[in-house]
Amino acid sequence: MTLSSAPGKVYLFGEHAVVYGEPAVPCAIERRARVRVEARDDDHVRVRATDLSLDGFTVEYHGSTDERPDVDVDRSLVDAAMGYVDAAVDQARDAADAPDAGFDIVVESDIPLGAGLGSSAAVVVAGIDAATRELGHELPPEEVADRAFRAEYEVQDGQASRADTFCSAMGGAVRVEGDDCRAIDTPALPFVVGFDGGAGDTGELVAGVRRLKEEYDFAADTVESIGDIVRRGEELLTESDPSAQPSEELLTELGRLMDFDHGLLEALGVSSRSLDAMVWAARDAGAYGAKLTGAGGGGCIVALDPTPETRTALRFTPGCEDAFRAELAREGVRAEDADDGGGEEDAAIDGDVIDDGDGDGV
Ligand SMILES: Nc1ncnc2c1ncn2[C@@H]1O[C@H](COP(=O)(O)OP(=O)(O)OP(=O)(O)O)[C@@H](O)[C@H]1O
Ligand SMILES: C[C@@](O)(CCO)CC(=O)[O-]
Ligand SMILES: [Mg+2]
Repeated sequence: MTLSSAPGKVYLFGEHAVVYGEPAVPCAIERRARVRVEARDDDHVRVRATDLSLDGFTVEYHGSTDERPDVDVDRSLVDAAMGYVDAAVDQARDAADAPDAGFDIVVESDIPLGAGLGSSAAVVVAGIDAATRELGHELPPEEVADRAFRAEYEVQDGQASRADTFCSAMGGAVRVEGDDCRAIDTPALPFVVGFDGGAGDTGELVAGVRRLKEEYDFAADTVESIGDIVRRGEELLTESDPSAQPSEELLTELGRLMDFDHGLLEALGVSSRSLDAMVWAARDAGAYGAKLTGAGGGGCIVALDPTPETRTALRFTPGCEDAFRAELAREGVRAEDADDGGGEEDAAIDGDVIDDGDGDGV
């Protein structure tokens, strides 16, 4: 049995524009998805996703997910999650040259779903890492990142950049521009996250920006301006000392760029009333800057504030369900001790399997 974990992320800046080749700087945060994998002696795949909905779900299928089992929970939620897990399984089978490998899989995560913190990338990255290790193959994190990107790209119908998956696999702060992905050294930035309890659909939101960009030159210019913000931000980060506390000037200037970025994302139609309310609450509380993070539509904002003020203000903001400090996760995907809590998970795996009873698992 193998267990891997991978972190979620916030975007310092550059989401959406990164899909069209502009640079972006996501930063991994200490909120992780954990995927536990055990090889089976047949080619079935059984998935238990404990955090997908309040009750989680368990399904079993055979070979591929072309035929769907009948499961009594929100169907689109299950289909989407099966899509990510299935794509990760396919990548692991391909990497290990084991097309018929079967697995029992348990997914657990502290990353809220669809909220801009990269839960999909973390699940896919941890899933590929755990499943390949279970098949006796150790992939370098760069290859896990590349395969996880291919998985997300497929599931999101081509609406994905390499940013989330590279950041989750490598950890720390990264810079992604098209296929050019690299780690960057930054000081530990004082991120505060506000979460409205909601979610946005990444694929749909990206498609919406694409339509605007195709229809209006000024929307295309807006996307380019986001790229300019990132280039400016990168200069500041490169000039700063990564081992020192971030200076007042650095935080002030990064915050200003984050505010600008949020305004442009808002113009591209990917913010929401509750995201805007949290952004303003953070600014009013004295944060250096605040913006939505990830695909938007609902979910999370990220603010820069070393004091407790922003977090406290967010907690009293109508529409904000949770607010927390997000530490930079220096480590990306990593192997965890598979025995850690294994007894409980084994019991879960042996629990309520959903099968249609015709013996082929679908
Ligand atoms: N713990 C989990 N268990 C099973 N599936 C999950 C889990 N976490 C995420 N997923 C899958 O990922 C989907 C969310 O991905 P999506 O890309 O829309 O949002 P995100 O990655 O959280 O945010 P963003 O891409 O904006 O950073 C979920 O609907 C589900 O299909
Ligand atoms: C909106 C987007 O830029 C970030 C989602 O976290 C999409 C992507 O880069 O894949
Ligand atoms: Mg995602």
